[in-house]
Amino acid sequence: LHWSTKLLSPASLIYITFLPNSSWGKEMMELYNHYNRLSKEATEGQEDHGEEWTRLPSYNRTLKYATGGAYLSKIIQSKARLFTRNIRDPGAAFEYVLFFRQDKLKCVCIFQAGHLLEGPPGHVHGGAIATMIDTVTGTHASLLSAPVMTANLNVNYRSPIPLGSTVLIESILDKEDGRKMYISCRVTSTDGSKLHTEATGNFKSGKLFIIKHYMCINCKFYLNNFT
Ligand SMILES: CCCCCCCCCC(=O)SCCNC(=O)CCNC(=O)[C@H](O)C(C)(C)COP(=O)(O)OP(=O)(O)OC[C@H]1O[C@@H](n2cnc3c(N)ncnc32)[C@H](O)[C@@H]1OP(=O)(O)O
Repeated sequence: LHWSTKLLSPASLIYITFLPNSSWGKEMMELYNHYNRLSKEATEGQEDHGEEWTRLPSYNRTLKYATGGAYLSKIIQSKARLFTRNIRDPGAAFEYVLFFRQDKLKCVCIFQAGHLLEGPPGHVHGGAIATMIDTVTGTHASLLSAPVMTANLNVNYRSPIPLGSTVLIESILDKEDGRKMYISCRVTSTDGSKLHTEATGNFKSGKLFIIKHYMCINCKFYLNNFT
C-alpha cells in the first residue's frame, strides 16, 4: 500500500491519496508504475524521458467543506461524495487513477471496472462508462480552465468492456472558445488495439461556478477529504 500525503497552503487544504490498493490487478499496477515513473516527482534527478506527466490526487469530493445541497440536511451534506468514489469496498466499482500531461494538454486515466458496474452480463454498464468519461473529460476541462459543468456529452459505444478488465481513457483538448472547452476521449484496451468507446464533450466554465468554487486550491483545482 502506497501512502502519499501532501500539504497545500493554507494548512486546511490537505489532500491525502491512498492509491494504489490491494484490488489493483497486474495490468493496472504496471500502467500505474509506468506513468508514475514518468511523473514529475519520480523523474526528478533521473534521465529525461521526453514526456512528463503529473499524477492527479484522488479526490472523493469537489469541496472539502459542504457548501451546497440545499435539499440536504447539514449532516447529510457533510457526507456528500463524488459518485465515482462512493463505494469503499476496494475493487468493487470504479478503480482509477488520472495523469495529466501539461505540454500536450492531454489526460490519461487507467480504469479497472469492478463487479458492481455490471450492465450486460459480464460487461460494464454503459452508464458507468459514461460516468468515467464525464469524470475524465470534466476533470481535464477543469484543469485547463476553471471548474466546469458538462453541457454536452456524446458517447459512441463501439465494443463492450469486460467486467474486471483494465482500460485506458485518454482525453485531448480539441478546441477552446472563450469559456467553452471541447474535449474528445477514447476508451481502449491497455495496448490500444481495441477501441471500446469514443466520446466528445462540451464543458462550460462560468463566473458563478468560479465564485462557488472560490475555495479551490492554488493549482486551480479541488479539495479532497478522505474522512
Ligand atoms: C475533483 C473531481 C472532479 C470531477 C469532475 C466531474 C465532472 C462532472 C461534470 C458534470 O457531470 S456536471 C453535471 C452535469 N451537467 C449539468 O448538470 C449542467 C446543466 N446545464 C447547465 O448548468 C447549463 O445549461 C450550462 C452551464 C451547461 C450552460 O448554461 P449557460 O447559461 O452558461 O449557457 P448559455 O445558455 O448562456 O449558453 C452559453 C454557450 O454554451 C452553449 N451551450 C449551452 N448548452 C449547451 C449544450 N447542451 N450543448 C452545446 N452547447 C451548449 C450555448 O450554445 C452558448 O454558446 P455561444 O456562447 O456560442 O452562444
